[in-house]
Amino acid sequence: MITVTPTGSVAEQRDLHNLSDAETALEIKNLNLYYGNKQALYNVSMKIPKNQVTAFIGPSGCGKSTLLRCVNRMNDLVDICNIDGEILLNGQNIYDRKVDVAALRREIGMVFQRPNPFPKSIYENVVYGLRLQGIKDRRQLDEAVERSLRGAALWEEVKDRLNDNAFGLSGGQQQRLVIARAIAIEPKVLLLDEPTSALDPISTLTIEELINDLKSQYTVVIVTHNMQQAARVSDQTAFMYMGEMVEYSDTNTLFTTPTKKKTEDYITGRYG
Ligand SMILES: Nc1ncnc2c1ncn2[C@@H]1O[C@H](COP(=O)(O)OP(=O)(O)OP(=O)(O)O)[C@@H](O)[C@H]1O
Repeated sequence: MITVTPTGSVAEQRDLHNLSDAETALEIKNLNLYYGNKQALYNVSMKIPKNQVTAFIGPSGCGKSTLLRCVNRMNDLVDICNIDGEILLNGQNIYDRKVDVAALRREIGMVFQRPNPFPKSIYENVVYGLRLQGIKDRRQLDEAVERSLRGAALWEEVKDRLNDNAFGLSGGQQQRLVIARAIAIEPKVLLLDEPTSALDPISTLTIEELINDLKSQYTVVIVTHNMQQAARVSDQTAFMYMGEMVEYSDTNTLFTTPTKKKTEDYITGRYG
């Protein structure tokens, strides 16, 4: 079906839309989203490959964060938000009535723009989700703490002060702690919403290296307003404009030979 969008273009089949089920972590199908009367996403369809980093880029207000928040149903918390379309995880629509949203969020973890550790020790931050699952065995928790902090490239810096309050860490360390907290419960997908925008350049570099390491175990989806960051960390990039997914292709192609004028205008800095 052809849907008229604000920018007048029509979704087209791309190779990334033809991934096999085995290669696909998530499939977004004909997703429309409304905040009250205002439509914020227009007929978005895409397949997000497993164990790769996919970036959403585009000018402020184009719907990047809205789309990301659809993937773990964070928009359910917004009363005026209505969605039609599907998002398939392992072939199952996450918007199906019988889906347990808490269980879904264990499979799809999320990290936000500002580091948001809990006012607890480093250790308790990491095991938070495991304790919610009722895990009490100390050895199991200790192992999860080490595994997760190593996975988030933070272990060496904090292994001797696991009982210190998380607020004593730097902003960049706090963000890696939040990533450790997210991976402690072994999700399949990690959603990162502008994870470095509150961080200094050195911490940003550390997180970018970490993102590259994380994809061996997780499917990573990142929203960034920073095109250089998208070019550095992602395998494929989706360019959004006014709620529409204008172009989605492997990152190198999108930045070097975009097929749409709007993408080209954006990546060459003509707007946004
Ligand atoms: N909770 C909400 N209620 C009403 N409108 C919203 C809400 N959240 C987002 N919007 C609107 O939806 C549109 C898309 O917003 P969104 O935050 O997804 O964009 P974005 O591309 O992530 O922008 P930015 O880069 O500035 O964060 C905007 O017009 C925004 O004003």
